[in-house]
Amino acid sequence: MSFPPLKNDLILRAARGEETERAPVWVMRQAGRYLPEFRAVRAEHGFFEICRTAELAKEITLQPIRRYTGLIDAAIIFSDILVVPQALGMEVQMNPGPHFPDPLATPADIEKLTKNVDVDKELGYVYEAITQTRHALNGEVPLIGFCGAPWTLFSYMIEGGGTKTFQKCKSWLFLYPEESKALLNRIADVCIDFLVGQIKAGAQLVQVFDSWAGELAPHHFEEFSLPSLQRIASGVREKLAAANIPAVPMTLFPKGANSQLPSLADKAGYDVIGIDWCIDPADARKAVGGKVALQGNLDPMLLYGGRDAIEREVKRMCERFRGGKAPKGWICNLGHGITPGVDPEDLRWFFECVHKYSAA
Ligand SMILES: Cc1c2[nH]c(c1CCC(=O)O)Cc1[nH]c(c(CCC(=O)O)c1C)Cc1[nH]c(c(CCC(=O)O)c1C)Cc1[nH]c(c(C)c1CCC(=O)O)C2
Repeated sequence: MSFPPLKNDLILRAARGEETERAPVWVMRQAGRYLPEFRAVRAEHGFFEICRTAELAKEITLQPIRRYTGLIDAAIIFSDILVVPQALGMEVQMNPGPHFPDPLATPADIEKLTKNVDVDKELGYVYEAITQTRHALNGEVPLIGFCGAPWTLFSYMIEGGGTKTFQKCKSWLFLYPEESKALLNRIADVCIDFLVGQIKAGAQLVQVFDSWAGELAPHHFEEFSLPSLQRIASGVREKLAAANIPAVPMTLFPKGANSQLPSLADKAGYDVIGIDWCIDPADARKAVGGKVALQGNLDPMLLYGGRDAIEREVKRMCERFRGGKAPKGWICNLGHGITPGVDPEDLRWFFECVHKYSAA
């Protein structure tokens, strides 16, 4: 597939660990409910309807790029991590949070999942949205593809939605460890094909969201989440190599798993690791020892703290990531997704401060 030439490759260079003239910046959930233009489209269409309609997904993906032209360094395709459980045959509703009417109760329910999922057929609509968006971006900024991590998806498939205690999905890990690992690997295999398909369709970087990584004790993360994350990283690289397709940078966002950073940098197999705000950037740097690039990590709630607080904290974050040098191997972002009540002009101010304080 051929696309317009890329005019801004800051994020790709930072992902490879290179020095950049300033830090590239984007924010998780940048196309979402804090934008009035998103809410306008959403008022007319269902959530998964938008995901499945390439034209709408493309429009929403482009909304923050248009609004923040010149300030934002990547687009992320509008979709959701829960399209993978759908591809496995599960019903998912969004009302307003995710709801699975028929979650997996016991390992016997695994039988209900689709065997040998034809990922390209089930999720081809995401590829179509990516290809259309990549053309429409006209090379302004790179396009990010993504999927959920197996552990995070496993939790939704078993809990049937969000949870505070993770009681059901953790019970599975401890009562049925072997069945749990088999299911995690099965989810990983769908993720591998899905990410490869997104890259073939035009994604220039891919991110794996392990939003609930920090809910596991470190040794349980190592036992249950890490193997499926490694499987995805190596599986994607192998399939791309076999198809003669150049590799793209891979980011892992293991939210809350800050104590795992040394081990993740050593052996997870990703180019970039996303960190939340609960670790100081300089400590994160030390923990990964230059083996991977970092992404993050402003507390998303600072966007409610007013311009002075945003400026002060962005300046501090930049100093802590840079350590007196030019920015190197750092993609600036929030430490988790932006939330619906943020004033879009305060996000603009965040971008402006990043440009100012991260410049070499
Ligand atoms: C856990 C998770 C989900 N989805 C996602 C995660 C991992 C990241 C994270 O931890 O925040 C990832 C996601 N969800 C969405 C994107 C699109 C791209 C982007 O702008 O980043 C991405 C990357 C759109 C969305 N996904 C959802 C919305 C809002 C739904 C709506 O329009 O009604 C959007 C814009 C719905 C969704 N989808 C999910 C939840 C819990 C919710 C409801 C609550 C919420 O909004 O945070 C599952």
